Amino acid sequence: MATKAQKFRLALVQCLPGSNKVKNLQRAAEMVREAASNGAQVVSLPECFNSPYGTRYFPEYCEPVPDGDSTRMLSELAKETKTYLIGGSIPEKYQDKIYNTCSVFGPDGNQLALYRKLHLFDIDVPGKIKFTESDVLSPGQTPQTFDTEWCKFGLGICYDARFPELAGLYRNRGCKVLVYPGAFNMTTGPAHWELLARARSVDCQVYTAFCSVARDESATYVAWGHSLIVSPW
Ligand SMILES: O=C(O)CCC(=O)C(=O)O
Repeated sequence: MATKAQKFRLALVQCLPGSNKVKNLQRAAEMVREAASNGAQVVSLPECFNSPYGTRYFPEYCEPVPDGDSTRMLSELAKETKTYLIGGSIPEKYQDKIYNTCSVFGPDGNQLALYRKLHLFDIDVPGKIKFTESDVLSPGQTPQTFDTEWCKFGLGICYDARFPELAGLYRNRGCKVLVYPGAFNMTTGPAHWELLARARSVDCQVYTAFCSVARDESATYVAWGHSLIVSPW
């Protein structure tokens, strides 16, 4: 940031969600507490931090927001740790649809934003990876920002990072930091993960944070990991 008064510490929690939702929430909470005790004032969790990543899991793990266990935990945790907590994403049940949803809480525990992934991850790289989020998920409709005492933040989820138009819209709205909870894979991760974060930063002259889940070689979807924060330079 340009002046000292604007400096703050952002932590990315690269946790490893498994099949036990209660354990996933406990582990995420422990890591957020650890980040806060190391001075983080803004903390992000990764995409699908409460469930394994995959279309077969979304209907089982989805919850209402903000009235489900995962979102309640986020609100209480933000208040306890006095952080801005970017709740990665969870599969959200809303009416008869499921969304990939990020909710953000302020240090007082109040909800500041609810963002539903705009661009669903539908991909077919022959012989490598086929994934169709739209089989199960519905796309969101609205970009979302939130304000802190330091600057405005813009939100995207994973595949959204491939769309410079969304980042440019946030830049035009005055965002200085873009946060993308994510879970790239072993095919597109090495090819594009770092490239996209650096591209969005240089395009828009913003800080870009990509927060991934950790890699589990035995999972049905093996994540790339490599959470990173990139400066405008
Ligand atoms: O864009 C990619 O290569 C990966 C995207 C992804 O995993 C997601 O949107 O969840």
